[in-house]
This record gives sequence, C-alpha cells and structure tokens, in this order.
Amino acid sequence: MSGREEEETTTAIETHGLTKRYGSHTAVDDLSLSVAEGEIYGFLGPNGAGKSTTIDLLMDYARPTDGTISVLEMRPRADVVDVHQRVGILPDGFTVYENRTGRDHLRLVIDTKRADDDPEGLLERVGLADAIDDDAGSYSRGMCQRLGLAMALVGDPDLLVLDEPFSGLDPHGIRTIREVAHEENDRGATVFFSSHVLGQVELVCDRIGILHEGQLVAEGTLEELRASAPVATDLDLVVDGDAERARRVAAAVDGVVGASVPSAANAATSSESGLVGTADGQTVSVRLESADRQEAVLEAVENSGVSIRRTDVTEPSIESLFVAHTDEPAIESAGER
Ligand SMILES: Nc1ncnc2c1ncn2[C@@H]1O[C@H](COP(=O)(O)OP(=O)(O)OP(=O)(O)O)[C@@H](O)[C@H]1O
Repeated sequence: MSGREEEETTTAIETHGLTKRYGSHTAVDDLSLSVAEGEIYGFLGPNGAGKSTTIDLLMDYARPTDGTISVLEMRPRADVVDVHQRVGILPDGFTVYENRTGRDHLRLVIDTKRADDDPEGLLERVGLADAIDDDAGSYSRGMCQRLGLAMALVGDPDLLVLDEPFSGLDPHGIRTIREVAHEENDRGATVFFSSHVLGQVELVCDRIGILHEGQLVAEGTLEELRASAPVATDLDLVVDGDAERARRVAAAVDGVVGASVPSAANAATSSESGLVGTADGQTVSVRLESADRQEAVLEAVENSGVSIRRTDVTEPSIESLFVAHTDEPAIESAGER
C-alpha cells in the first residue's frame, strides 16, 4: 500500500485481477473490486454478468482461475473456516430442507457457528416468527427468502453477503430486506448485495458497482454514476433577461447537444430534439450529453451577463444508467428472475 488514505481504510472485500473461466467462457474477467468496511455496496448486473460467480469465489465455493481475493483481510481458501464464521450469506436461489422447520434451519447455523442467537428473535426480525415450527416445505418462496436472511444474520456477521435478496419477495419482504440491511450496517457490518432489480438499489446502497460480462464497467455513488454516465440529461434554465443570448451561449458549451427557447406555441410539448418547452419564453431548455456538463453551462450563461433565476434538471434514472453501461434492458420490479 502506498498512500496514507489506503493505509487508513480497512477493506471488507478486495479482489485484484480476479478471473474465473469455465472452459472457454470467462465468467469473471480481471475484476478488481474494493469494498470498505462499513459500506453498503450494491453489486449490479444483468443475468449472467458474473455476480454469483464472484460471490462463490469470495466464499471459496469456487476457486479462481487467476487473481487474488481478500475477505475481511483473510484469504477465503486458506482461512475458509474463519471467513465462514464471520460472513453471513444469503445465497442466490436459496433452498430449504422441506421436512425441517424454520427453527431447525436456524439451529443448524447457530450450532455450526457456535453462536448463541435465539431462533425466535431472528425470525421475528424477518417477519417469520409465526411460522417458526412449520416445516419449511410449506413456506412460500418469499418466506424461504426471509428464512435464508435470518440464517445469514446468525452470529452477528461482520460481512453480510446477500445474493439477489429481493428475488421472490413482495413489497413487504423487500422493505424487510432494506430495513435489515440498514440495521446490520448500523451495528457496524458491511453489507454487500447483488441485484439485477434496480429500483431497490438507490434506497439501500452507499456505493454501486455495475458488472457486465464479468467486468466492472462503472462504480461510484449513485450521484457519481449519474454525473458521469453517458446518458442525456435535460437542464431547464429560467433566466432573467436575454433568453436567446443564453441559448446561444449554452449551445456552444462542450457536451451540449441541443438548446432551445421554447415558444408559447410549443409549450409543454416535445420538440423534434426531445426538448420540452414552457410558456413564459424565459426558459432555456438544454440537453446535455451527461449530467456532469451542468456546471459548465451555468457558468457560461452567467458569464454572458444573463442571470439564472432557477434551474431544473431531469436526472437520468438508475435504469437508464444501467442500460447505458450494459446495453441490457433493466428489470424494474422485484420478484422476477
Ligand atoms: N459452474 C459453471 N459452469 C459453467 N458456467 C458457469 C458456471 N457458473 C456460472 N457459469 C456461467 O458464468 C456466467 C456468469 O454466471 P453468474 O451466475 O455468475 O451470473 P450472475 O450475474 O449471477 O447472473 P444471475 O443474475 O443470472 O444469477 C454465466 O454465463 C453462467 O452461465
């Protein structure tokens, strides 16, 4: 490690050049990932991007073809027992033992981890206490997910890994996952979850990494991703004074793909370029290549002597970011795979 900052940050997950090939297919491709202790990190990507494979490598369920992995500053292969002791995992497609109760499932993990959790308390946290003595074979898919989450919480893990946790859940279940993620994070745990359900992400994550074909194609806070994504962003400026001058100045700024002063005639309708007009004639509508061009436009307009009374930005949605980075359609609702 070189810089002072690096020395001060403890990582919960760190990979360098991580690669996993299955025959000629590369599932994880030279992945370098760093998740700081105490973060809630969203690992996003379309189906087949390599999310579950990465998690399998972190947990030593699979062995890398190349690269290094550190989990809670341990090596998953050499320190597998300690890693499993300190990590709580809800695996993708978690399945239950049909003839065992919820309580039995929890007992199994509590015994394995030599923890002293109360099964009832854990199931209460995930809203499943009423079914604690029912065979898990009678549980719905959402109830199984809740049970899997409770099992992941055993022993107060330092790192909680949730692989597609929203899968099969109704809105209440989704809220439970979010609440538990925040509670665990407040307790000090790092939370790492994978998802292709984008709507949930901004409500939970501090930072997001987008995986596509085994590679990390974008990473940052949602704000950072929005600012840098190559997704057109519409900026409306309400100006005092010469709106046409403001339009000309804005249009000349690097990264501006269109600027107009919508007239009353086309108010509130989309022009050919997709710009939306307003009725007062003092609004200048500007389309930016990406959101990070805003400052340059505001500065140029103000420097031209036209004062800006108000701005209104239509930020790119998280779905459009996802599409921009992966060329894959985004799945917006939970409960689908
Ligand atoms: N054991 C395996 N043998 C061969 N190929 C595999 C194996 N496991 C995964 N793959 C392939 O590796 C790629 C990545 O799969 P992975 O399950 O990691 O993706 P994912 O991002 O988790 O997708 P999903 O959201 O569908 O679970 C896929 O093309 C998959 O078919």
